[in-house]
Amino acid sequence: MQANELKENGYQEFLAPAKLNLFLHVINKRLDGYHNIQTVFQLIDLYDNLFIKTNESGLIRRTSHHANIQESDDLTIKAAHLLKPFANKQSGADIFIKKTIPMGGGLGGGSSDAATALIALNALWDCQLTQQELQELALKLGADVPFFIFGQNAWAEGIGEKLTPFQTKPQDYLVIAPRETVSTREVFESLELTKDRIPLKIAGFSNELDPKNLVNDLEKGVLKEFKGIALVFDWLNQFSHAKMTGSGSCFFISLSSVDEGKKIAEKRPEHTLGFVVKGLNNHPHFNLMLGTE
Ligand SMILES: C[C@@](CO)(OP(=O)(O)O)[C@H](O)COP(=O)(O)OP(=O)(O)OC[C@H]1O[C@@H](n2ccc(N)nc2=O)[C@H](O)[C@@H]1O
Ligand SMILES: Nc1ncnc2c1ncn2[C@@H]1O[C@H](COP(=O)(O)OP(=O)(O)O)[C@@H](O)[C@H]1O
Repeated sequence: MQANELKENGYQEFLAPAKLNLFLHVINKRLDGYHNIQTVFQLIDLYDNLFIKTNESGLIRRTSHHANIQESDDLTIKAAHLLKPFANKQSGADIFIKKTIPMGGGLGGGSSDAATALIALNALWDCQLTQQELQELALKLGADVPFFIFGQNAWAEGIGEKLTPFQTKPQDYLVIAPRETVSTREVFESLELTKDRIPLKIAGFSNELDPKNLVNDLEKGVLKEFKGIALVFDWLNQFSHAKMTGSGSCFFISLSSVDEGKKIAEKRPEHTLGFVVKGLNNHPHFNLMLGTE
């Protein structure tokens, strides 16, 4: 179904933006198997679209079809079920997802879809959870989800849930998505940590936000393990300092202009996707989440 058709049928549209990790340091492994990290999350204007229509049936349904994600595994549907106990018993919703953000790319698409579902349904079902309460709920869905509820570019610690606002400079990026994707869990599992990394201090860090000085500790392992992905990295790296986002497999470079990005994207390797994007300051539904929209 097209957007107008969905809207004519009573659906409301919400946006789920992607993110980049401008750098990512893995500090150490925790006893629960997760890793403490330090990262800067940057929101970008690449979106999935969520269309939501509430009803009084008490049922939560996904009305779009996605061959590679079962309805019950969809983070958006899981988010709705997690919020349901805070709504009236008869509160239900039909959710149609238009995916644009490549899956398993380190762009946080699934996490962002889940966060947008929480933000939207909190308002539509009148659950009245605060931002802090939504962030706590979001963490049950994944380490990345609280950031999208936080809704501002952030310095993140812990497993990514300890968030401090972090001002980044306005910047355009070219994001390249290889056809091959990687599993976040497998990338972390294959990490060979010999000793703990010394944590950075947020104070004074912004001066170092030069791509040349920034690393993603997960990048080396992915490039070593996946030759096809490494070829895409090498291609992008010839234009500027290419960096992997999250656990991959997408890479990005900073651009000096949108035109430059478009020209490079036109030459991209076969079977890859290219997106020229802008950094955002805030989540598009930041005000809705704060209850002021
Ligand atoms: C690596 C990051 C960086 O932004 O991004 P993505 O590449 O996934 O977007 C995130 O921390 C990912 O967040 P998210 O995708 O929500 O991960 P989760 O579903 O919670 O975790 C999947 C698996 O990755 C591992 N994991 C994840 C996060 C973390 N800090 N340490 C880990 O060891 C765990 O094995 C976990 O079972
Ligand atoms: N709505 C959704 N969109 C994307 N992926 C989802 C969704 N629901 C569940 N998933 C699962 O989450 C995994 C990670 O997705 P995603 O967040 O897009 O990538 P990443 O964590 O690498 O940034 C996917 O491979 C998929 O199995």
